Amino acid sequence: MSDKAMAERALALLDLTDLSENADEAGTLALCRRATAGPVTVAAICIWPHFIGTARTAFATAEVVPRIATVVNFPAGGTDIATVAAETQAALAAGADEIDLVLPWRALLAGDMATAQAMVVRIKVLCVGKRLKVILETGEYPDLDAVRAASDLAIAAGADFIKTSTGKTANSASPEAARTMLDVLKASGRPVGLKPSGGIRSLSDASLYLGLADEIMGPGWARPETFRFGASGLHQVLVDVITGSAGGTKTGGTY
Ligand SMILES: O=C[C@H](O)COP(=O)(O)O
Repeated sequence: MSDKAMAERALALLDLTDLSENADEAGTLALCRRATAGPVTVAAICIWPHFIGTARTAFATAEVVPRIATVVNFPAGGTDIATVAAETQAALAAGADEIDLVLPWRALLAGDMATAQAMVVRIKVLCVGKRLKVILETGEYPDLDAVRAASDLAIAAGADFIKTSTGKTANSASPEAARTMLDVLKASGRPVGLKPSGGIRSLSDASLYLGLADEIMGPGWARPETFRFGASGLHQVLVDVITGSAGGTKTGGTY
């Protein structure tokens, strides 16, 4: 596949993200413009809950409307299920299409499976007709067995997607974690998607993760319903490759 074709493929699978501390209304409006103005409309934008209304208004006249994703229990991944449920209800009422929930991963790693499971189950119940992505924060896990266990738990509790990272910790997405998550979701036999996120900034990165998805799940599996990139810095890189404003390297390593 050419760099241009790969960039077009990745752009259609992008959750164009602004979860920065200095995000504001003007920045959200600019993000919405970028989401729809490029050569390919992105799959979704991913923003703080308090900007959902701004984005909904900005997309009111768009021909192709990207989904609006937002985050709850973000980025810390606390254990207060009632608070996270209230956050989720407010986000859905404001017009969110997709909820990216941070799993209480510290509690889980400490052995508290019940809280992690109960939180996903509780939020899933609220997401009627909406997509629930569960952020595992895999870069903070001691090993791939822990990634496997958290993936299993999230899928069994009702996740529509499992997502690697918040982008707020020292280590984010890795091909090793993504491979493990793909193995788990394939074995589950359920229609669950994968969202590598955090630190994905180049065409080479995107190509590597899509190559893993193609290898494990089969070519054609990775569609916006089953695969997303969560990234704040990838959009312009991909647009530049498509429009010929910049080059990009095509392939990644083998993992
Ligand atoms: O969910 C996506 C991440 O927050 C984005 O992380 P990033 O800023 O490293 O691309």
